[in-house]
Amino acid sequence: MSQTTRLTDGRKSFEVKKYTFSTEVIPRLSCHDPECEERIENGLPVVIPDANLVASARHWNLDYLHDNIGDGKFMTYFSNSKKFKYYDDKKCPNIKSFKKPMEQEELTFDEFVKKINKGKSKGQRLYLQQTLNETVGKNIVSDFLGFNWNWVTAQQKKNSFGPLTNNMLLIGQEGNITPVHYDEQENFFAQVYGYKRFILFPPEEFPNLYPHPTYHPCDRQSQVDFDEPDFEKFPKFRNASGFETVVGPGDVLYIPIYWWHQVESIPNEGHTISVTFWYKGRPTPEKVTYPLNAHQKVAMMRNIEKMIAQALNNPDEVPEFMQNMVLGRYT
Ligand SMILES: O=C(O)C(=O)C[C@H](CCCc1ccccc1)C(=O)O
Ligand SMILES: [Zn+2]
Repeated sequence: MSQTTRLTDGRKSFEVKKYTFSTEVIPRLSCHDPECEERIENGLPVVIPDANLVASARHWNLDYLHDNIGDGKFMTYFSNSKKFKYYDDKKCPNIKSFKKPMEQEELTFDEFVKKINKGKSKGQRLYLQQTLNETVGKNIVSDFLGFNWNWVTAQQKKNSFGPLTNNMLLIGQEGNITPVHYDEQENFFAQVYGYKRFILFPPEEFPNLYPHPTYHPCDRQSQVDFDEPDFEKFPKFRNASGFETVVGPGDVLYIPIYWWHQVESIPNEGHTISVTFWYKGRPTPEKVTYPLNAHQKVAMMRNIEKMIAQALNNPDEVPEFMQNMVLGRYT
């Protein structure tokens, strides 16, 4: 294994791969600690070990879910590498040369569990990622209703988050990696079973992480491969500097909107089960205050890119147009 570094979830410590960038540890604060509230209010990440957000799912494991989740279908991604780089199917026509980084298929939970065991032999990795819906069995419904909705809804209200959009069930194999990307939603990420490493970067790091264009299937994902960074193509990646932590069973990680994150199911620590609580962002304030903050600038860049792609009515013309507009002129 290449150079490693040690990380702890507050209870256990883990040997994880060391990347080229520096990181600081994300604070781990009780939900009763005023500083915890302050960080959420200020859009700063924090690990909360005692929110009991998914305590009613403390007994979830593959067997219990297999026996209780019902015969609904679950979107499952297949990858021949450890990386599960998300892509938007609807944007594939925009980039003719785009090769899908993974396959997807809807499986029953029984098929998923059977493939996990078989997959190991064929070297293929699986990642179940499915919004929890009404097709799940009654025991899972009661576990879901037992989530600490009082706490998370109070957070939603006091921080003026928008509506809850969905709760996604995530079941990954040890070593699976979701490469670094940002989402346009606030997220209380609840770890149910197993251990996940999170590497986060604030929206200010946009220039160092070189996201794909907005019309690209991998919109919101970085073009930089953390395992083999191309410093010629992405020179500012040398300046990247982030935050990291490990979340274990019962931990909640607040991932602020527009914050970049890479997620790794820690190798050799078994499969992982997580539930996301995604909320739309705060409403845009009527009175804009200056200077604009980093995520407002990201939102602006996205809107401008979308407008230019739409106005040219041809994604292939956008790179040259953007280069002609900027290169050598805004140095
Ligand atoms: O909770 C989050 O935001 C994560 O990124 C968690 C991540 C899986 C998310 C899959 C995904 C990636 C991009 C768009 C929609 C869905 C993991 O835990 O591996
Ligand atoms: Zn995400």
